[in-house]
Amino acid sequence: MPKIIDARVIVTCPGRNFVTLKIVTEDGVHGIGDATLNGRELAVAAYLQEHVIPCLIGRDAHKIEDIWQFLYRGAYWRRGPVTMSAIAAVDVALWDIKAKLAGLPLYQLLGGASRTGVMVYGHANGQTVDDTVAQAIKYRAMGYKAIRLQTGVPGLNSTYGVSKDKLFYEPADAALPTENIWSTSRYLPTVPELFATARAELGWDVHLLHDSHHRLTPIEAARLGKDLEPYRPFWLEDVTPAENQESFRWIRRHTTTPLAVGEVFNTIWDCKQLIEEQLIDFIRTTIVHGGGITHLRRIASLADLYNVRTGFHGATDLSPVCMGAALHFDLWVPNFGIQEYMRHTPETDEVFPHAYTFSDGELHPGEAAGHGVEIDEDLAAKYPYRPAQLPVNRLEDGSMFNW
Ligand SMILES: O=C(O)C(=O)C[C@H](O)[C@H](O)CO
Ligand SMILES: [Mg+2]
Repeated sequence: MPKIIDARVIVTCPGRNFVTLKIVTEDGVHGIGDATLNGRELAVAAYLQEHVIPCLIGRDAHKIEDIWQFLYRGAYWRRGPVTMSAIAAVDVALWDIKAKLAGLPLYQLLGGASRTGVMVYGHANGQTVDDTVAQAIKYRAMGYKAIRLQTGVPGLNSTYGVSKDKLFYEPADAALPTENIWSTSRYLPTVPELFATARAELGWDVHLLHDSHHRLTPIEAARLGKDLEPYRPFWLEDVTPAENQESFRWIRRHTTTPLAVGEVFNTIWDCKQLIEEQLIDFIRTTIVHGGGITHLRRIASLADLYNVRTGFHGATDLSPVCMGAALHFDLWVPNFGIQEYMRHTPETDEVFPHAYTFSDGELHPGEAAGHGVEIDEDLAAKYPYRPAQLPVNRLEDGSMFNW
């Protein structure tokens, strides 16, 4: 058996923080998994270091399911982003090892390729509607078939999804949370205007997406969904905080705009009601925050029964290791929808050399054995951890709100 003899946590900050788990077997094969939880990185690092790694040493790296169950059931305190990100890191590292030992790209172990490439969406954003649409035109020229549109809201100091740089957006910008101001009444009219202008300029041969980032009430979400219907969005994401999943019954009754939810979910239990009641169209929970490939397979299979497709989260805080694993999953999963793709900085790409490639609006995981992503530990050591937290929102009267 490929016995696990070493496991270590690598924390690095090549432009942003990443937590990576490396597992090494007796015969010298290693695998890596992403354990990054944006703004709470060291909690997962400590969970792995103190509580998980000691349980791994001496185990058979081939027993992925048994180790998953051991860590999930064995913690007694189930679920939650810290626990599930730690389990995901172990799971992905073990799948990486298994595929390397088999000499196959990981997607072959999952069942083989179901498609030739993975359609991704890029991120066009700007302070104004015209800036955003100008960016979208550039994305189209780069070959993207799907583009998320986010625009600044007049009167607000900062808006979710609007970056200083255009290819990536990094909200965890300070050691203590930056305070932003939010106003739903200022925001709501901007999105239909954005989509109307985008359709007029870009035409209909491109998918357009938008993220409301958990900020609306169900009835506001229903209104936005209806207002966007004439522009046929691919999806409207995270319209309300999804803790109360019954909210989506209200939204569904009012609009045919497709809905995507789940980037902050961690287990199948978070997804269950939304999927079984067919309240959403796309499930966004991805590998690192959803317990790894082993658990995501269960979520995707449940979703398939109800015509819900995958649409994995892929912002920059999901490391290239998560992206690599997600792309193998995407290439295989029968009910694939789309994959989010926000480019990492060149520093990050250097620390994490990877086999995946972009061409013509699609990513492909590559044919390297394993998931095809490595970590250059010497280079990683040159970028020490920097405290960085996500922002918070207040309403204009000072009340705390959702970010
Ligand atoms: O990419 C998205 O859809 C997001 O909502 C990005 C999140 O704000 C980000 O990953 C938080 O860490
Ligand atoms: Mg989102």
